[in-house]
Amino acid sequence: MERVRVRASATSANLGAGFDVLGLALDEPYDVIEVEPAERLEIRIVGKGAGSIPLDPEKNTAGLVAKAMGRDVLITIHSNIRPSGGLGSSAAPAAGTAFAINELFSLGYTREGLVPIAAKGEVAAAGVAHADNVGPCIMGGLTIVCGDHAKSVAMPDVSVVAILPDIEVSTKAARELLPACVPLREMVLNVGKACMLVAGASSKDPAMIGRSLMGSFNEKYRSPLIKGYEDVRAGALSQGAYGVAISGSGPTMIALCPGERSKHVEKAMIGQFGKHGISCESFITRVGQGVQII
Ligand SMILES: Nc1ncnc2c1ncn2[C@@H]1O[C@H](COP(=O)(O)OP(=O)(O)OP(=O)(O)O)[C@@H](O)[C@H]1O
Ligand SMILES: N[C@@H](CCO)C(=O)O
Repeated sequence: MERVRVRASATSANLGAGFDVLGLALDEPYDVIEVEPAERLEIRIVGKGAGSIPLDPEKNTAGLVAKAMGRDVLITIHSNIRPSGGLGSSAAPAAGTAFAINELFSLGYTREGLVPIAAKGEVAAAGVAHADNVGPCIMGGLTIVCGDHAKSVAMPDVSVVAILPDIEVSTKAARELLPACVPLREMVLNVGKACMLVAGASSKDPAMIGRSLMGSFNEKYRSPLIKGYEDVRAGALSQGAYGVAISGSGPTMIALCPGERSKHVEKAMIGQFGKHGISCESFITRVGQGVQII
């Protein structure tokens, strides 16, 4: 095989209480990653991140993955996911590269086996090898990561409304905001919410998923970074959203809702950010299937 070309989509990590454990694959937007054998490891970027994402393989999530897999390749990233938005822009090239190298060199990894390898790339972006973006990017659906294991659960058919406010939040800074220890009572509540969320997906109960998205410790510490957070969340709920969460480390907020309510939810959320003087980009998508060869 001379070259492998894959589609690696945006993802929404945490889903509230599932900090560093749960993540959701989105159908769009997605990066296209091309990988071909080369004399030395090299990265090229075109699109949204060109100019701002480092090309040095040691500082690029895709470069660290290729190094971890011991392959000299040319990686071309067609970047379509807003960097530092909370939509897994750093994970998609890492996941896409792991998947493509596995195909190109017939290495025989399963999708689950590729998750911890792709997670090594996240060190370049977040300083730690968290897998809650690369997991869903590779596996699709709602993904649970725990140690070196990753499992995917099919989601009910919900619309995902993503609102990207014009606010800067880096994953590194948002991680530093979190306390090293949480009180037992808070821990119990968070474990309960994360479990209920997975149970809601397994039993195809979007209302249970939505309730479980809200009220996590992650939301408590990070929502102050997002001006207008509570009003935006209330706006979405008033228009029929099942629930709202900070996507990854933010500042994007996602709402899950029935398809027919998605335009109303989007409008309400943008309107509430507007009242706080904040402009936004937005999109509506569905749950994604995981990285694919194209
Ligand atoms: N291949 C890459 N693609 C995108 N960003 C990268 C890549 N390699 C390194 N980075 C760096 O990662 C940072 C963006 O990652 P960060 O984790 O902060 O945001 P995100 O992935 O968009 O959001 P989140 O992880 O919260 O979903 C930027 O500083 C960017 O330069
Ligand atoms: N779980 C990570 C996701 C970052 O995309 C965090 O919230 O820091």
